[in-house]
Amino acid sequence: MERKEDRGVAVITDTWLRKHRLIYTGATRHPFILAIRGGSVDISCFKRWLGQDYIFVRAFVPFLASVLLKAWKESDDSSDVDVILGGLAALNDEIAWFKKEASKWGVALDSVVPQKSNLDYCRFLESLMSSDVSYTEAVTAFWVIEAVYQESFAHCLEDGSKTPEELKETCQRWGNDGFGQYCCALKSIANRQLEKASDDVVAKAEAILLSVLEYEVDFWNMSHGGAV
Ligand SMILES: Cc1ncc(CO)c(N)n1
Repeated sequence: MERKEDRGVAVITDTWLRKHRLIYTGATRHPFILAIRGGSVDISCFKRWLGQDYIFVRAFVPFLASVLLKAWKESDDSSDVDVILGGLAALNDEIAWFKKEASKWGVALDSVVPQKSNLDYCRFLESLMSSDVSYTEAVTAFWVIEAVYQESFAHCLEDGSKTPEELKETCQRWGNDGFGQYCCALKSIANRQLEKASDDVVAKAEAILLSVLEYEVDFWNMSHGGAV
């Protein structure tokens, strides 16, 4: 298929990423990720992130289910449902993986207390589950949420990275090529929806993208401990 870029037509999501490059880089090249990549990460930070992310991922399940429902109702392309269903299936594996990884590091998932940034982010996800939020807005959020992790962890696996051996599996989880292709599929869905959306919906989706990036930065910040 001919790509929009090849015809010199601007793709909305690419325009946004250029426009908001600073905050995007803040989310995908956070000091926590750079510390993993550089091999200097403090394992207690990693464990803190692991416990908090498990809580987030559990809240991500109903969010994804709401996106699936919206795709089924609002999308003209039935393959969207297949892509999102694949994401839900992967989340099922991911939850099992968190339990295994947590036991490996001695993190008791049941007693992890969600920190404020996590609760705020989960509440934001919940607000996006409302039926007042269009499929276009919800799928834009979904794409950005996944893309930040994909870009962050793929960076830890690039040539020249010094990621500790025991953290490579975590980085592979989101940094592998299959996950990269899945993010590309989500991005094209978002673009296709945005192309035909009203200016009002496009503006709301851009605001959602910015909010997601801010929540992601705050989420990585929790790994330092400090602010609760
Ligand atoms: C905070 C956060 N953002 C994105 C993802 C990707 O699924 C995740 N697991 N956690």
